Amino acid sequence: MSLLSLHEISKKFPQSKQFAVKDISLEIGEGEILAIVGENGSGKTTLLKLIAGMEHPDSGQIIYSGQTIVNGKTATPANQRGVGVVFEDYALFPQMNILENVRCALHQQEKNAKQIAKDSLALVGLEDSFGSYPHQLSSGQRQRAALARALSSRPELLLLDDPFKSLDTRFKNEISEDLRDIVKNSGVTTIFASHHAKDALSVADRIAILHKGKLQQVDDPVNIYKSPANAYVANFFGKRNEIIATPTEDGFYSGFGFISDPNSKNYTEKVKILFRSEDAKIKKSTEQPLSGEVVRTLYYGDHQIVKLVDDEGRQISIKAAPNRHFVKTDRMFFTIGKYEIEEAF
Ligand SMILES: Nc1ncnc2c1ncn2[C@@H]1O[C@H](COP(=O)(O)OP(=O)(O)OP(=O)(O)O)[C@@H](O)[C@H]1O
Repeated sequence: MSLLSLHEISKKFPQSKQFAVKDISLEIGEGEILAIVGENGSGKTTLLKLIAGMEHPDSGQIIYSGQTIVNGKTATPANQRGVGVVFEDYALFPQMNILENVRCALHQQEKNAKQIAKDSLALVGLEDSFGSYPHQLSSGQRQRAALARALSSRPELLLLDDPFKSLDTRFKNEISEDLRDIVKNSGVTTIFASHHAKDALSVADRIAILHKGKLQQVDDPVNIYKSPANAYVANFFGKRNEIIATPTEDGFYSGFGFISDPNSKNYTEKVKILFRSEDAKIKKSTEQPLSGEVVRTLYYGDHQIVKLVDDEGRQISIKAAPNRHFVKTDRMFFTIGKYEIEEAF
């Protein structure tokens, strides 16, 4: 069942010419983790603020827990929505230790407030740091403390704005795994915004891609990655290789060789063959129709990227196992497993 439904939500700030978000319709199920992903300025924070009640839309409806909380310009105040929010700066009080920080988020009359605060901190793995002050914690720990504070009041819905933003890569990987466990263990429906596409893939149940305030695709991580709805979504997860090719009766001719494909009949003009580096496979046999000259290899520990050029110097990248040795100027043979065809011009 949907906990939250957005219907054609639009918002334009008075000083701005463009809509920050435009015609957004979304459903979020109970217990679900939804990632809102997009570049800087794509409208992620605005969307979270509209859900939280910190901004008001120009038009559209929001239904939350069966109640219409926004209907055009009529809206339930933020403090009556029961939504927990963690925005980028974490907003922990510097003069309070983290137990006090979490406790003060609870209602004064709340029985067992101290125990609830301790349990929330234990949930995020900070049971040994009750007495620490925010400045004594790493940014990842501060982020967890802010998460504990938001979870302590047991919101039905938790909104996290870019929870990975100020974390270095090593820590980010750790936190993104933890974040999924923490919110799933708490059972709280969660929406988080991120401009890191790959973090969203491992944390979210579903991903909503925003571009210039408009939703491009909402789907589970596998479908978003494997079946992107458009070129913007596809390139958001890493730029794809692009081979320009000429259609014939039974395939496409390119600078890297012939790609046999009966779909070529549907094209009359040059096309782009688009594929990810991991969708090409290196082959030993010289009978493979596709090949290029090795110009560079980049080593990443668990894999390498081999850069190949055709006779005219156009470059593509192919993912390879980390233990293989490639020699510059060698000819490398490959096949492409999965690709998309687009008209080139
Ligand atoms: N208070 C405001 N007044 C005017 N324009 C605003 C305001 N807040 C956001 N905007 C504009 O709305 C658009 C969306 O901004 P928003 O902060 O929602 O994007 P974002 O995806 O969260 O970006 P980032 O990743 O940089 O945080 C931007 O063009 C931004 O300049």
